[in-house]
Amino acid sequence: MGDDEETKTGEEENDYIVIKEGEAEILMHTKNEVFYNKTQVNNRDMSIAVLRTFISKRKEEHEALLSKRKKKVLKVSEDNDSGLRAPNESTTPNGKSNGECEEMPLDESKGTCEEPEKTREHKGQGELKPPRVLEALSASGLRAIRYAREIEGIGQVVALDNDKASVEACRRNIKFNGSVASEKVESNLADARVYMLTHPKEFDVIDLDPYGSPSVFLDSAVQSIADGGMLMCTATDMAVLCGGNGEVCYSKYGSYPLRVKYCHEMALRILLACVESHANRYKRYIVPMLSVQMDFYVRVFVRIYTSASSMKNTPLKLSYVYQCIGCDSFHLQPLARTVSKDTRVRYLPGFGPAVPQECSDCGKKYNMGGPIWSAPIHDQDWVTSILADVKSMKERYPAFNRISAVLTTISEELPDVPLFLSLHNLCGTLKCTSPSAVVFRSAVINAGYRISGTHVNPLGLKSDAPMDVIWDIMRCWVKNHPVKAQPPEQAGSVILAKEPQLQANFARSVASLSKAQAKKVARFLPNPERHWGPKLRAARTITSIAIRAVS
Ligand SMILES: C[S@@+](CC[C@H](N)C(=O)[O-])C[C@H]1O[C@@H](n2cnc3c(N)ncnc32)[C@H](O)[C@@H]1O
Ligand SMILES: [Zn+2]
Repeated sequence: MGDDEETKTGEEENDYIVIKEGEAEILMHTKNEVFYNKTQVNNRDMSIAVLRTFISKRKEEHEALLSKRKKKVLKVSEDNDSGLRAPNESTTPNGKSNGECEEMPLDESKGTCEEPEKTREHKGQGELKPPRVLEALSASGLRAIRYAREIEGIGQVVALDNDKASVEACRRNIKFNGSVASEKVESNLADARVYMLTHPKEFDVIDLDPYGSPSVFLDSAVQSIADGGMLMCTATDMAVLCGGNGEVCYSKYGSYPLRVKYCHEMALRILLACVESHANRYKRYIVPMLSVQMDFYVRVFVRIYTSASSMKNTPLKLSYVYQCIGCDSFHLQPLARTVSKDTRVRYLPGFGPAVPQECSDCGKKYNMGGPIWSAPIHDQDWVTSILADVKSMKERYPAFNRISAVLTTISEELPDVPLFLSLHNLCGTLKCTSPSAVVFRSAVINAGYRISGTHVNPLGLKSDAPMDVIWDIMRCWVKNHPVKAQPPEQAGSVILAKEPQLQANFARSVASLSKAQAKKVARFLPNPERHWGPKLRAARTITSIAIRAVS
């Protein structure tokens, strides 16, 4: 926790303390009228790291686009010179032939190709303006001020709050942080939803960091982001997203959660599916860059593009989840599939059901959850860049140890395997002793499948091995490590009553250690202090009941 410190101010020293995080210093009233949670330093540091990568990638994309355009112009003039262009041939303002629709990564593609729109960035001038950021729920302004002071190449940062005391505090803090903050950060008293709706496609980055669920802000946020822009969105209502109240989750996010070991990854995927569904209403779609579960919340970083044709792929990226109620088996069923004929692709409903009425491993029924986002949740190229950037300026991240550990684990996750198994749970079902993670990983690799950890759970294992292979490996393990007889109707007894089809090989495989483990790099760190969790809304009295509710 590096340089995080608190000191009293000179003038009104009985009323305020100064809180320092990164390069920002904020004045916090001793009555705590405005929301501030020290724990969120991880969240703010991770966001700064992602924003730095966003700025450099956006620049690279812009340069690539310019050189592509230059080549195109050269080609057109060559064609014109040689008289190749037909006299009636027409092009749309973005240079595409009529009817052709291309996804564009930058402001260039604002509006669908069906509805070309004027852009904030003047088309054709080749100038890339610094990204404009909206911190829609800003409280003290700490985050907005950190963005402005710490991120090179950032543009204007607009900080909103609908609470008067927060806006006053934010303005005070902007002044307190000197000229860069005063030039770059602007604070407005506004309802974020109204503001975003009335500023369509204006921001290159929108940060949503609400109390609890972001669901009410998503519809306006996806409309206020420029094409190729990024939405950074936190959800702290983990009890809802993890299945404590399935019906509440459905009403907020449009998906059913499941109360299982992988519920935190499922929470990330429910949030992504929800953002996508809001984006789709406006012919837009998301591309996840990084999705993290840290501390007591999930946070997703997604880019947003407009393309009616690409949007057709959305149902291919969503799946229902069938989770057996007796054992650890789960199966995914995509909402749709495609069939290719000649050069045409047809979109059809997914085949189903993906599972029989009763679990083929233990005979019990399934619960059905979702739909969840089942496509990749990170862009591994971005993850590598973010991690490299973080390591190159270690001293500028107060939460360096934590965020680099999370990013390292994410960089090793199997990108195409949604959800994960828990070795502890598999052994719990069979009532057997547990093989070590290395031994289990080796057996999966020796059977010809891939396996990795997950940043969400130190004991979680992602694998593309089908459930029957996983159970066969466990059956072989139990043959060498026998268990006491259990009642025959129990899931574990039903599973063990079957002979394995596969002879598991537990010989240690070279690839069984993750790179981080092999290099002894920390992947999961304990909380730095007690009560490292969510904070109540500002100015609320903390009672023992409230403490129980948040812990
Ligand atoms: C969790 S705090 C934000 C913390 C801040 N982003 C940080 O990093 O310290 C949520 C803030 O959202 C504000 N808020 C809630 N609903 C809002 C709305 N509809 N429009 C604008 N602000 C809102 C609250 O007043 C509160 O200050
Ligand atoms: Zn089962």
